[in-house]
Amino acid sequence: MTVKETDQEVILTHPKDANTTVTILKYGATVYSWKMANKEQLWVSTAAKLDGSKPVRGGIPLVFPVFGKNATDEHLSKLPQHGLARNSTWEFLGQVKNDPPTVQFGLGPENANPELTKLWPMDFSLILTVELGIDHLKTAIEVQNTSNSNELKFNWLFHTYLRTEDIEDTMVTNLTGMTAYDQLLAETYVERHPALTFSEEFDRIYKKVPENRNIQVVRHGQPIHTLKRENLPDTVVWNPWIKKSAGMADFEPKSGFKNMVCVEPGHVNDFIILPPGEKWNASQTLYKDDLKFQAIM
Ligand SMILES: O=P(O)(O)OC[C@H]1O[C@H](O)[C@H](O)[C@@H](O)[C@@H]1O
Repeated sequence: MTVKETDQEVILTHPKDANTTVTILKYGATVYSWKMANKEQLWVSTAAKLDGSKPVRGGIPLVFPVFGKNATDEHLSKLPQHGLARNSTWEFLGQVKNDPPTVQFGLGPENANPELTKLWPMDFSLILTVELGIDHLKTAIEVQNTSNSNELKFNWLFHTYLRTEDIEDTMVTNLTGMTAYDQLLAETYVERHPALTFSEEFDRIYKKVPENRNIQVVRHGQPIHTLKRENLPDTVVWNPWIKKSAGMADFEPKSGFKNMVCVEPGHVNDFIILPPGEKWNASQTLYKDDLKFQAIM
């Protein structure tokens, strides 16, 4: 069996390697484990709530329809930080392909968190597709505006927590030359560093990153993760470091910031405005590649 469903989760196993698996919690349709040849690729807090009481701290939480906390939009401003997709239980729609094993999850106003759809009463339909390759994990999203008359205004983001052995000797590359909004300094500038390194809290939105830039997480000269994006122009890079992780009750162990970096492809710099009836698609693929240094143009 390549796909196993329980009450809480769905587990995919690759037919060519029983140690290559992905586990998706129905709550948030959150990928919270991805193993390649038995090696975990994602970071998840040991205090993460997997019981639906709180979004999962780790894995790949889904951010929709708003990134961060909105202050101005009549409806979006009522939603909590990062919206409602990560705090709703999605419907498992089943397996759509055998090899590579591929499954889908759905969310709409009928099954989304009712406390939150009250605050954001929009017509929408989301389909998340998760594909487990022998050497990759692809997550793809389709958003449909199911209203006959109103536009749908939203952000999308895959809040991907990537695992690393030691953040202090980890670099994130191929964002050189991009415009960055530093959320800690509230300043915008052009990123001049040939690679991002980490020695304190880090929280930046890189805007309009061309699709041919494949962001890499590099350790000891070896790329440990490579990220391909479709229709996701912005990328958030985040590490909470010591003080911020100390303040998060569900972030454990407290030294866990050393073993993770969030590289989060999304459309967050502005909103997508989807006309009635229309669909919008995007995806992220995590895979392994050789070191490809895409220097400043
Ligand atoms: O604690 P959460 O709501 O999951 O947010 C975690 C983080 O998400 C993103 O990376 C934002 O850029 C950060 O500012 C935020 O702290």
